[in-house]
Amino acid sequence: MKQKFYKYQGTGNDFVMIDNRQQNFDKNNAKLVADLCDRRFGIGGDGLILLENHNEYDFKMVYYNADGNESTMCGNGGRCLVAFAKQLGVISNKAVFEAIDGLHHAEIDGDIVRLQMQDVPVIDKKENHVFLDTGSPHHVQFEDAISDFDIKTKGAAIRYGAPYNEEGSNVNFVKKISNNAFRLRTYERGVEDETLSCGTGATAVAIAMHALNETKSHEIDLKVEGGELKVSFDVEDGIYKNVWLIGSANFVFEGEI
Ligand SMILES: N[C@@H](CCC[C@H](N)C(=O)O)C(=O)O
Repeated sequence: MKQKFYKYQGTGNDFVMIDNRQQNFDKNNAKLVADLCDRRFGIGGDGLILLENHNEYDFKMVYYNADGNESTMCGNGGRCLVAFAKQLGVISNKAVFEAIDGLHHAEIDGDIVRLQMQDVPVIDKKENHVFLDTGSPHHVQFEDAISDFDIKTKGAAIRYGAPYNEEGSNVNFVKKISNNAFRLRTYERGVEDETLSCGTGATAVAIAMHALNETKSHEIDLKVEGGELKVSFDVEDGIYKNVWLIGSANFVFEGEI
């Protein structure tokens, strides 16, 4: 049977989207997912996302990395899925959906999607980096020579090294641009390379920069390789709440396989 697919990107983080409300996608076939995400032999994408029915909320998100394995939350993927749900007529301008890390509220206005992320209660400040979980695990460290830095090699060494080892972490290299703006480049676990943007990574950097007193702002601009994201939050007793990831999410093309 033919399978319809849609391609979306959010600040250059790109995804194959499949409407799986009829449950006709072969969900446990990691090779199929990896083949579809392959940039030379497949459609190409940093990940693949299924939109599924939910009996209480607007829809359910199932996320796979480009390596074919189901993974933890994808912030840009969540934003793209909201745009996809709107294209399918599943929602109008607001959504509540369930992902692997819990419920997410979202709003869409033109191509701008605002996605509420989970609260972040724990920020682990180490000597030369910060580790936190924003739905996915993130290592955040400063890198002044960010333009010339070998993200793939250096990111992989951290991702596979102690204390992360096989389970791994996404790795973000950050440079301060101003009091409320930071540039970041991200090595993504499961893609095993740099991606042009990572939404949970941008969220992690914004929160880490605030926790390190690098900014006092609660609304932070993040320059990523594929564009710009914004992250806003409140802080109560050291817990980051009401966290929103904001940026563009765009349809690219559709087809049948
Ligand atoms: N691109 C994502 C992060 C996707 C998950 C990540 N690769 C992992 O396995 O932890 C984002 O936009 O958040």
